[in-house]
Amino acid sequence: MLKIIKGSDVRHLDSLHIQRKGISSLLLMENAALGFAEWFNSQSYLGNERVAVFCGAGNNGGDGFAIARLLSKLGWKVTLFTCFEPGTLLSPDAKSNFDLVPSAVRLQSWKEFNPSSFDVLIDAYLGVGLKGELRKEAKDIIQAINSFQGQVLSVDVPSGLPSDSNCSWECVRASHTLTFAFPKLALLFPENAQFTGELVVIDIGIEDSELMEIDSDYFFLQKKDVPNYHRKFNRFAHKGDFGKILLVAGSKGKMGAAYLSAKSALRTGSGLVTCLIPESERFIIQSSLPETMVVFEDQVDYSKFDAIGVGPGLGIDSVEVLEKVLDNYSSPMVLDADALTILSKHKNLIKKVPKGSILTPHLSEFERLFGKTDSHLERLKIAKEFCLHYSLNVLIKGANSVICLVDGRQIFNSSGSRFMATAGSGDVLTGMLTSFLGQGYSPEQALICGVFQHGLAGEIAGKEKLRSTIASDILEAIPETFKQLSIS
Ligand SMILES: NC(=O)C1=CN([C@@H]2O[C@H](COP(=O)(O)OP(=O)(O)OC[C@H]3O[C@@H](n4cnc5c(N)ncnc54)[C@H](OP(=O)(O)O)[C@@H]3O)[C@@H](O)[C@H]2O)[C@@H](O)CC1
Ligand SMILES: Nc1ncnc2c1ncn2[C@@H]1O[C@H](COP(=O)(O)OP(=O)(O)O)[C@@H](O)[C@H]1O
Ligand SMILES: [K+]
Repeated sequence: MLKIIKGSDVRHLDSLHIQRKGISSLLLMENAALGFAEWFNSQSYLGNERVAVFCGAGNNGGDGFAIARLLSKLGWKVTLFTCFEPGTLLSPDAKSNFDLVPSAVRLQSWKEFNPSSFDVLIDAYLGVGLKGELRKEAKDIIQAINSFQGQVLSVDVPSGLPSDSNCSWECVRASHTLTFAFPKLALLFPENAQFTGELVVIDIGIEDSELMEIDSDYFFLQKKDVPNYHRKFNRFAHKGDFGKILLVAGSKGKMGAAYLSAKSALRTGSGLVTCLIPESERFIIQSSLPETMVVFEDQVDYSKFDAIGVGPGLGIDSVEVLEKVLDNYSSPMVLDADALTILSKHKNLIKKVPKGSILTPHLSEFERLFGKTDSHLERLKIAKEFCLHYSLNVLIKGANSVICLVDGRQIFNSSGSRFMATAGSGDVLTGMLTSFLGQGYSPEQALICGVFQHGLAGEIAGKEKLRSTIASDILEAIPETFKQLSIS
């Protein structure tokens, strides 16, 4: 899994890599530029498009000089805009690449930029080397870049954005950010989505093991990581091996939530799924989902289940229902939706939640539980303290959901799409997480597999249905996620 390190540690990472692989820093810059140019070429830009490349005096600018050279060689009409005064000392690698810029590339000062003369803009002005507050001339340059109406592709980070924190000033508003080796932390904050645009991670040959040598509690989960977290079942496996789970979900008028989470659990591979629902509502589940069983509050033996998920559609008045589950079950469980709202109103119940359990708040539920927050960085800090203190896992849901583990590690998910912002998609996730717990996955394994595959199912459904995607489409895409990951 990729580690997300601080921007200020990138130099250290470079030198580690350079020592290990025996390559020069200039070659690393060339790899970065090649990765960018390859991605650029794979997009459906027209061959005659006019490309503006804004370059600073540091290594981010160095990437820009190399990109200008590569794109010019590939036949694009490139104009390079220097964002520094004549005579400025360039970083050594930037200087080497500046000297290699071919004569086919026009050179101009950023002050001569005319937005209407270009079709695409590449922003290689400032990268992770930004220090302190943005200076006046930088603000003017960023304003000039933002006056451009076409696509803006930022190199490594949108210029002006600090790599690991928020800022109070205007940054480049990119349509895409192509970041090198690992996503910089600030690119994953919802408040910076307006600057980052779509995020693409470019592999420049730095290995996960090299990143691991640098201290950080943040990680980035990608598709290639997931299969290793899955349990393998042999050919003698029987339905008992796939777990018996209980979903405490649904109430009058909200039985759809129980249906969605139960069906998702079945699609995720649970052997036996039981729903604890109000007796009056039993016909809905029994006729719509014959594969599940139902039980009612006075007859349930909690201890016979391998995992329990509580909350979807439960109703925020079901305090006693939740309390009973907490009093009668001691293994890790999943708490979502109304169960979280109840916990936020009855904080005394938190200490009864079994250690290792998973709480899955979206941003409003997070604030209900922990109070108002001003930034994602603040949320991460609060979640970390909570996880360490109570030995609980928290999933902060949204784009790039963050898996906050009991030991303080925080893993950003890379799968998902905005088409998942639809009623019931969280219920699908609860079903998936509970299912994996029931199949004997540890909470960490369940979170990694469940959160990634839920996002992947959303991507698959969204590709077909775009904004018409509904939660049922996401759950029906679960089988395809197993197929794509080669998990049988
Ligand atoms: N392993 C990797 O990931 C690889 C990373 N690589 C690339 O290196 C980049 C990092 O390069 P870097 O360290 O040279 O810094 P960079 O971002 O160009 O910034 C320095 C410039 O910013 C300026 N400046 C600073 N603060 C400012 C302020 N407040 N307001 C205004 N200006 C300010 C500063 O000016 P100065 O203060 O020196 O006058 C100087 O000109 C990284 O993002 C990636 O693109 C790849 O090439 C290879 C592999
Ligand atoms: N823009 C987005 N990009 C990626 N995933 C998203 C986005 N919006 C929502 N999701 C995902 O969809 C799910 C929504 O869950 P939740 O808000 O609990 O929905 P509901 O309460 O309607 O079931 C979460 O897993 C979340 O991560
Ligand atoms: K940049």
